[in-house]
Amino acid sequence: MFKRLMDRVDRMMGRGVIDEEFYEELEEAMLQADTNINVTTEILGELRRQVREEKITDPHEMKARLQKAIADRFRQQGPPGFEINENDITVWLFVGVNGVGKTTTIAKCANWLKRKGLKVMMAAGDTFRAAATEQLETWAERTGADLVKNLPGADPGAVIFDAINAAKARGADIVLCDTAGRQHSKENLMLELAKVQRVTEKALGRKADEVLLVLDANTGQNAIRQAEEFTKAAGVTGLVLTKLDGTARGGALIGVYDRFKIPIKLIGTGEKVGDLKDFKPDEFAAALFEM
Ligand SMILES: Nc1nc2c(ncn2[C@@H]2O[C@H](COP(=O)(O)OP(=O)(O)OP(=O)(O)O)[C@@H](O)[C@H]2O)c(=O)[nH]1
Repeated sequence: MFKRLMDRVDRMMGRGVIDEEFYEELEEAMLQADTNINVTTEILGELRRQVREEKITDPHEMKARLQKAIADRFRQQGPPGFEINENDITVWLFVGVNGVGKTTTIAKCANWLKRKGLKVMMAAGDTFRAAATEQLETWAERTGADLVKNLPGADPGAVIFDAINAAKARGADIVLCDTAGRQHSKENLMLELAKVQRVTEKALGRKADEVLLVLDANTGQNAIRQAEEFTKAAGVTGLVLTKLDGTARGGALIGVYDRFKIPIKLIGTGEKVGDLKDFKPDEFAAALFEM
């Protein structure tokens, strides 16, 4: 996604000097990749400082420095990985706006957790979109997960409550809960999410172990608004970034992490069940430059 940006940097490097024009071009290219203005300014400030202090004159140096500066912004604080309980069921809720890839991500996670030897249960908490339960059912069959569902229009909290109890009864290790896609600007839908949280807590005796906000990498700056509203309503504990295959706008994701410091847990790189990767800042920054 920064490939075009890099093409410009390459052209600038051809001029052989690091001057104001070089920084201006870099700034413009980063903004075009949807990088937040504050983040862009800070990264350029960091590059300027390095150039000054280390007396760098060769523009070819700047490519690796830029990549490192971006990777550094993603360097996560706190322990990496997921909350998976040894002695109790684990519950993950998946939330996000419509069509970001929640259901697909649940399938990918189920596949990955099954391979780790865990018994996986899916909760079809998207009772709003008619095809969502069927879609999840197909994925449950394909990945060998159990599924708890209800009729369209049923209360999503009730489905998740039932799924947690069924998981206890059947000795499942983990419950992956789908929720309907909702616009972060619709207050009533966001309140419903808070209710889902409360019901989960009631069934489990504690909060969900992870509330994973799924963000489509193509969303651009709107991803920041989504993160803000979902964090407020649902206490998001981690991010999953989807559709990183073939996007030109992923720069916004730097801004989301920078602002909220919510750990990025996983990335989705395609539509297939195996297209899920752990988030690694260096690899992620490198990949941004290749897309
Ligand atoms: N290229 C690509 N497509 C993806 C990825 N993840 C999901 N998709 C596609 O995105 C579309 C929407 O995915 P869903 O999983 O149905 O999204 P959702 O968030 O559950 O949708 P709603 O229930 O409508 O909110 C599907 O066509 C998926 O195949 C990804 O990492 N890369």
